[in-house]
Amino acid sequence: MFSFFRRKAAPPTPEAPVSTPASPPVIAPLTSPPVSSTPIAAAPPPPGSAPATVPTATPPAAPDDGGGRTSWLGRLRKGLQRTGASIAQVFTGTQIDDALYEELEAALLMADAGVGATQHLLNELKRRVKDTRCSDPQGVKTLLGDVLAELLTPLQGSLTLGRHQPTVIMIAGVNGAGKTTSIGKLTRHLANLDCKVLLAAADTFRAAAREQLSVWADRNRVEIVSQEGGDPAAVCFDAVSAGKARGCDVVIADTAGRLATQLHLMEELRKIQRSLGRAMEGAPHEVILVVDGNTGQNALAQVKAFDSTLGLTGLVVTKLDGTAKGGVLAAIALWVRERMAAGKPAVPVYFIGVGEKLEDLQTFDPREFAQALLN
Ligand SMILES: Nc1nc2c(ncn2[C@@H]2O[C@H](COP(=O)(O)OP(=O)(O)OP(=O)(O)O)[C@@H](O)[C@H]2O)c(=O)[nH]1
Repeated sequence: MFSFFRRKAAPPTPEAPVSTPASPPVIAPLTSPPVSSTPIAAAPPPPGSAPATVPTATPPAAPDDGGGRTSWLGRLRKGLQRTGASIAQVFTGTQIDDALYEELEAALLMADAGVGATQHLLNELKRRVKDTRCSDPQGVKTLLGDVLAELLTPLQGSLTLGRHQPTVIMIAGVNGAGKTTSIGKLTRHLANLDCKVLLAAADTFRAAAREQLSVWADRNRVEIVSQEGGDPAAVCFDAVSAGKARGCDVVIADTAGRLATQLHLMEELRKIQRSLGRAMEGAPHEVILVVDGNTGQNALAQVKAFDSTLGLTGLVVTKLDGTAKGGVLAAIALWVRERMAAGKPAVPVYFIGVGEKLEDLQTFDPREFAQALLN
């Protein structure tokens, strides 16, 4: 069993943790080791071992790993700095009054948090300010960091591999969200860890999309099932059948970008999903939506629409290094909270993208993100 998780204690070296027979091996955080480092052995889980648990509590901020972690966090901070600056401005006065809360409300709305999450944050913050008898605006900012991290906590979750052979992952999203790039980065890390990966190029119409995925497959020396023209569902069926026959650990299907309003293309996604299930019972085991963090509240609309069509199991939020305001994660977190309250499963953010380089795909940590957002 493999599980992507955030390192909680400073390891002595940047190398991947070595598993013991009593505990399942874990895939190293994506910051390290570097591409050329020795992969850990991907031993099978011991018989009868419990599945890896998804962390639910907010872990302490991860330690620096010798520069890599600091540098991507720096990129995240830089990407979110406009939001950080406008929120910081709210706390420069000396009074905690209605004007402060009104300014904060405006700053959160400007940051794409949306009305619901903004109200949730303000109500919770006011309650804490009262409970703690906080009298200093900087103290209120610290409390806001706590409240925000707590709101974001349901978005934390690990992508667990190894329960199925292969684990079948279906990737969806609108055009240009960063699907293929994220698959490429993920594939490299999996390949480095000796996982046998097979890619399915389910965008059968756009030659450039197939080529882009082929480049990633070549670079990572993993197999790819690709077909010009033809039916993407058939490509996916073949890929999973091949993945089973060849003993692959993971099959990742890269689907063509589409808008949720293109109903025939959404129906095509459903067909791909069914075809994966026909090739292997229970597949796809993960249905991951890749969303561009720059799309603001539209990202939440995408999450809802793709979820209602496919039933999402996780998210990747990309481009948080750019002009993203970041608050949309609060809006998505509120939506996840509400669905969990209704008895539905969480939809965690497995990874966030903070750049185009390999190490720029990172696991999501609510507290780190809250700190980066508030700078
Ligand atoms: N800055 C930045 N750029 C990214 C990130 N992720 C992806 N990109 C870039 O976004 C662009 C689109 O990425 P793709 O991976 O081609 O997106 P896609 O969703 O596969 O696109 P379609 O196949 O057209 O639907 C590329 O130029 C990527 O390099 C990120 O986290 N940060």
